[in-house]
Amino acid sequence: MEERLISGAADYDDASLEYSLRPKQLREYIGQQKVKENLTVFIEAAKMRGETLDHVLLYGPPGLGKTTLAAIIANEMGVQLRTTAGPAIERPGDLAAILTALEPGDVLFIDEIHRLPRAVEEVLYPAMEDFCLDIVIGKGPAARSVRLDLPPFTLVGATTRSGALSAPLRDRFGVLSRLEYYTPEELAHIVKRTAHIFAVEIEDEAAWEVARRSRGTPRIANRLLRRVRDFAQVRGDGTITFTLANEALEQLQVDRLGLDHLDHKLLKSMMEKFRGGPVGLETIAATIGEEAQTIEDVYEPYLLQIGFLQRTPRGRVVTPLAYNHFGLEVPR
Ligand SMILES: Nc1ncnc2c1ncn2[C@@H]1O[C@H](COP(=O)(O)OP(=O)(O)OP(=O)(O)O)[C@@H](O)[C@H]1O
Repeated sequence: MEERLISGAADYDDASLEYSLRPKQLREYIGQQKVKENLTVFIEAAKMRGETLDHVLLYGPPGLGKTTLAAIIANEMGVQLRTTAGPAIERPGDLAAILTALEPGDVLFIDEIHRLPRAVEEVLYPAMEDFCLDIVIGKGPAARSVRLDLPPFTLVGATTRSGALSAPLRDRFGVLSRLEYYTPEELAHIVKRTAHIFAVEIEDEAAWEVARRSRGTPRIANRLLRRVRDFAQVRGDGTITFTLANEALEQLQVDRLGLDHLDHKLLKSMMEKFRGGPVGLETIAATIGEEAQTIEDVYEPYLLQIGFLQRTPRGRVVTPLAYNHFGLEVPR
């Protein structure tokens, strides 16, 4: 898949910078009001009872702040955060090693939890429910099962595809929180906060312009801000003005709604070759030379969110809104 400036997935630069940009407390965490309000109550209540927080499942598109929230939960509970990811835990023994090394109350964050192998998932059930592990030792007729007690812990699972999670696993989470795309106002706030951490001046209108083109995603907002900052340094005096931000974003080929050349390619080929649809996913995939799964997971969510695409039983349809965006007539 082609590298995209407006991809929600983390690239190398994001990963190395994100740690310093992460808010540490819930009140510093911008947006996601509902999720924040609920978590505030649950954390407070668990602390009052002197118990661990119930297991939390965070789901939503990449780059919306799931890892950040997991770290905030640990911080607010005053415990340590242990981080791992579904694909990194290959065997039940790997999970057992992680679980037995936890301190009482710790938060274990499993990113991409929908990618845990089945056999590992089964070890997780009793661990989540009763804080114990059932381990089989020995082989053949001598084999027996031993129950091992674990310290109480909070599992925070993150997934971009809640539908891909098995029902028994999903049912074991007490708190299910869906993260939504951020509004431009919230993103402008995040952009200004990040600019402050970078110690660069940014005009309000410039922050707003970056926000508008960030596809509702803080990770993209922070990434665009870094590129715009480069332009401001080289072409201006370092201050990010509205004019400079606009020029930089045009140069980077991210349009006023945060669409890049690949979104344009997808929409235009649907408009030009199929009169806007309905077109089946597989056909679109073949036309633009991309995998159907990538279109579904990466391209579509934002295009659906802004109302440029619709899913119908007969396939995908481009909406009049998208035609307007490209200054084209809607076919009869
Ligand atoms: N609510 C927020 N307020 C301020 N900054 C945020 C917020 N949410 C996310 N960010 C910033 O956006 C970046 C991406 O966040 P994070 O790594 O938590 O995303 P994620 O949802 O875990 O992504 P992925 O699922 O791809 O791992 C981080 O640099 C973080 O500082």
